[in-house]
Amino acid sequence: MSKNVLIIEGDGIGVEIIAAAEKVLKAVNEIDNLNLTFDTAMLGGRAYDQYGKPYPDDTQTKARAADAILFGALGGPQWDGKTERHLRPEAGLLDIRSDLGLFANLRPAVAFEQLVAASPLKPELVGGLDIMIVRELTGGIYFGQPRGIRTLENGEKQGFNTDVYKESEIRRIAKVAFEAAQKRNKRVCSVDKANVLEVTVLWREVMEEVAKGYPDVELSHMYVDNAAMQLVINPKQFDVLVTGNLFGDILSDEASMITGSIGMLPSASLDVNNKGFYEPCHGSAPDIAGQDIANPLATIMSAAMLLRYSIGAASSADRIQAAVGRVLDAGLRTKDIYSDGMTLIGCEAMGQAVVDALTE
Ligand SMILES: NC(=O)c1ccc[n+]([C@@H]2O[C@H](COP(=O)([O-])OP(=O)(O)OC[C@H]3O[C@@H](n4cnc5c(N)ncnc54)[C@H](O)[C@@H]3O)[C@@H](O)[C@H]2O)c1
Ligand SMILES: CC(C)[C@H](C(=O)O)[C@@H](O)C(=O)O
Ligand SMILES: [Mg+2]
Repeated sequence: MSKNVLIIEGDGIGVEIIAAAEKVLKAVNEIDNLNLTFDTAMLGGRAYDQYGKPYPDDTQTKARAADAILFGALGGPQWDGKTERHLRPEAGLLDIRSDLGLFANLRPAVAFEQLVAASPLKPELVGGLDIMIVRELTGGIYFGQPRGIRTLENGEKQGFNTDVYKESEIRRIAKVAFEAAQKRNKRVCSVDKANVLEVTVLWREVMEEVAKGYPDVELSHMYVDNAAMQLVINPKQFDVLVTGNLFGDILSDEASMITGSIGMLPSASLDVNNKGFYEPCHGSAPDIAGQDIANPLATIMSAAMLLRYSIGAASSADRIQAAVGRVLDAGLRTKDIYSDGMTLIGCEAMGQAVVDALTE
């Protein structure tokens, strides 16, 4: 039976990086006879301009029906502050994550040996780095109620959000982390702020409880401020790092730079049945949009994750990963990962180079 992939560009560089990744995915579909069918939809700022909301009904219908979704990025200064909060491009992304129940966000930070020189950290700290960040994606302070901006009795305004996690939400993300660790180096580090925030006191308790079901996996805990520092001084100490929505957002951007560029970090957001939404961890990069200089590799590797997790085509995913490796071996680099002696190419050429390397 054929499986359907919904492709969504979004805004800014989303258009360019999706064009490159779509080419790669369609080429692999042909080469490996995957029998995938494709459709397109809109999400974010341009979707708002066209349909009056960032997660249009048409997109919702298609997204619910699809087996997997490949997404670029959204947002941009033209929509900042001009629309109500729930109509901003970013709200579209939060809505689709929540609507599809995409609670498990996997963000692998893997350093390619060829790019060790592009990292701001010393090569010995980066070489061989392979961390899996497991970020809870549909709860926490991103979605907690009440939230808003209110006016106090003295006329002063006050902004407020609520950080909430139920035991069941913590338990299911914990299981994802422990199961990921079982297939890796069998270590989970849970990141919280249990010295200050009650919501993470419960987080820690539930992590301990779930750990009992995985005696082969070692659980440790770390406060988020320390984790931010440890990622810089000794990133290779981590195997699987599990954390809540906000801390995961921040730590994954930090981890991406350790690998050389935010343009190298893919992600998978999964529901309970492994239906998935696949996107790079970075944003729409308005500062470089339309210039054909964005790095499409995070999106291309997100397409590989799509094949692995939602289509069950692990060897096709490996084919894409190997092609990315060969392109880097050949010295081809977009601007963000460029170093002396390498060949500078644009986004489109990088996509084509990966396509060409698929069958080498
Ligand atoms: N998942 C998403 O769609 C997503 C994620 C983060 C931010 N955003 C949105 O994107 C917009 C811009 O946000 P920002 O500037 O804080 O973050 P950003 O990730 O878009 O950009 C941060 C920096 O990284 C660079 N960068 C990002 N991706 C790159 C790539 N593939 N190749 C080369 N360089 C790249 C950008 O040029 C910029 O200098 C905002 O509207 C924000 O809300 C969207
Ligand atoms: C754009 C924004 C809503 C989003 C988030 O905060 O989750 C982004 O930063 C991400 O990491 O995917
Ligand atoms: Mg982010």
